[in-house]
Amino acid sequence: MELLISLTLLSSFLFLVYYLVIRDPRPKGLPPGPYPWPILGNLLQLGDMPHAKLATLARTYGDLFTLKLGAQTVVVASSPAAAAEVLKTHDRLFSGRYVFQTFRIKNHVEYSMVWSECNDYWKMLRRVCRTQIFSPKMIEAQAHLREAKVMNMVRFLGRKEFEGGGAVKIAEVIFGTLFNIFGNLILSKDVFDLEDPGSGKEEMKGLIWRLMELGNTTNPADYFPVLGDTDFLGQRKAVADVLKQIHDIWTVILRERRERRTKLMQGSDDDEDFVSVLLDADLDDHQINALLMEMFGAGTETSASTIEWALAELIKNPEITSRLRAELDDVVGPDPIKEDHIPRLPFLNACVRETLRLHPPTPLLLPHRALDTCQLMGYTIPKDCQIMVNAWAIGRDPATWRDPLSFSPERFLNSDVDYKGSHFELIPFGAGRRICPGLPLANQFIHLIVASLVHHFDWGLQGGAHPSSLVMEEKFGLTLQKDPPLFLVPKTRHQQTCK
Ligand code: HEM
Repeated sequence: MELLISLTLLSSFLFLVYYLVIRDPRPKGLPPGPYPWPILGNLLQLGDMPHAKLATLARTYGDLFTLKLGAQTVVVASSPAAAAEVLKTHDRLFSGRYVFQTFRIKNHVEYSMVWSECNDYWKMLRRVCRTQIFSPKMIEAQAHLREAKVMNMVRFLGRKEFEGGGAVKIAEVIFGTLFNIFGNLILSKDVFDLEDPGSGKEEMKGLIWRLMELGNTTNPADYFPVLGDTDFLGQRKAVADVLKQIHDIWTVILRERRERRTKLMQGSDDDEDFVSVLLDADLDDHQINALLMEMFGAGTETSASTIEWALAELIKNPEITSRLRAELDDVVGPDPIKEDHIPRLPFLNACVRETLRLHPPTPLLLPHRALDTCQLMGYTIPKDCQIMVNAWAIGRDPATWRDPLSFSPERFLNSDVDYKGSHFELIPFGAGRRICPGLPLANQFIHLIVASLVHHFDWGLQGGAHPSSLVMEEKFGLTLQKDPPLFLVPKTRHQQTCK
């Protein structure tokens, strides 16, 4: 009897060793990749900068490789050719989304453009964005709103200097400015007070910020789906609470707008903002809420990070800043910059392209998902496999870019390579059907803010430190969590304009 028990225990132990340690848990036919540990897979290999670690792994395993993140199988594309296969050749098949567990909230995914599948509802939202909200006509019509908010920022910074206010926390100024740009584009009002960040106006900003923080926090259930429904760390509930608070604020605003329209008796108002367009498009409150909230969420953090990186690179490279200023002085003179100057500022555009090449704010884009089992570059990708495209690695690939780590905007001066989705060596906004819909808008205000910050101010580091000592920390591709934050000292160049 004892022998039988011992034999049973031994064979169970050997089976477990085989199952957890020896057996290769990856489905057959997938691209190669590092060997996964039992249970955790390759999770411990990723660290704080997964895109950088994945770039290193691509050097060993190639343009297309497989990882096991807990129970998740993930395929990573790391070259322009592999990205084109995923986002162009097989665009439809890889257009599914892997929805992070934290966001699997009832009535959220269904209304979300970011998280829903490319279904009829998603197509309708994309059409509204393309033909109305981000149409060339709307972008042009709202230019004066963006210019006015950027001038508020310039004057605020000018006053800081005249008042001897010293260093400013630049991320906060940029973020607040973007928030007010969005507030005015969306609902014709400021939602942040640069002079007084503690005033009541910052409620929406605080909620969106909190939402982004929660979204950037790892949820173990993404790797171990068995934990999925338990929400044992309360992350899903925390997001649901914030979403509800945002929803309540919008609901009041929308009710007021509908009432005003009824009073005007013409079913419309004369506002030129997104709310007006969406009410005209007959979207209901829930749909409008979800779309506006996603615009704030998807548009502010990404754009703020890009602007902050551009400024940091320019501070570190004074000769490039001088060249940019010469262009601005030549084309704009001492006046405020307008959006219609942008097409005449090729070096500014080269600086923006170079910033997005080195610092794409969503370095792995958003996670795609295979809708069906399919062939990709000779490998078999199983249905529901998660696909990541490493835009960060692609932007720094020495096979594509000469001296890839140096900030050299000149490389773009005689090049037609841009980030609009047809050059797969530069895809900070993605490409194909899920390309960022906000690109035309982001393009405008990123150019406008970077140009204004450089045109109107000389920047120094806090404590008079030498620019070469500036080290920007990066986490998940963003500067947002940077610690300590970047404090800069503005020095006005055109006194008249900054008053
Ligand atoms: C520097 C600025 C920005 C960058 C680099 C950026 C980048 C991206 C990327 C990489 C994606 C995912 C593409 C994919 O799934 O392959 C995305 C999606 C999205 N972005 Fe942006 N974005 C920026 C600004 C904006 C702005 C200003 C808005 C709106 C006002 C916006 C709204 C969205 C939305 C709604 C999606 C989801 C689209 C979908 O899944 O169909 N983004 N963005």
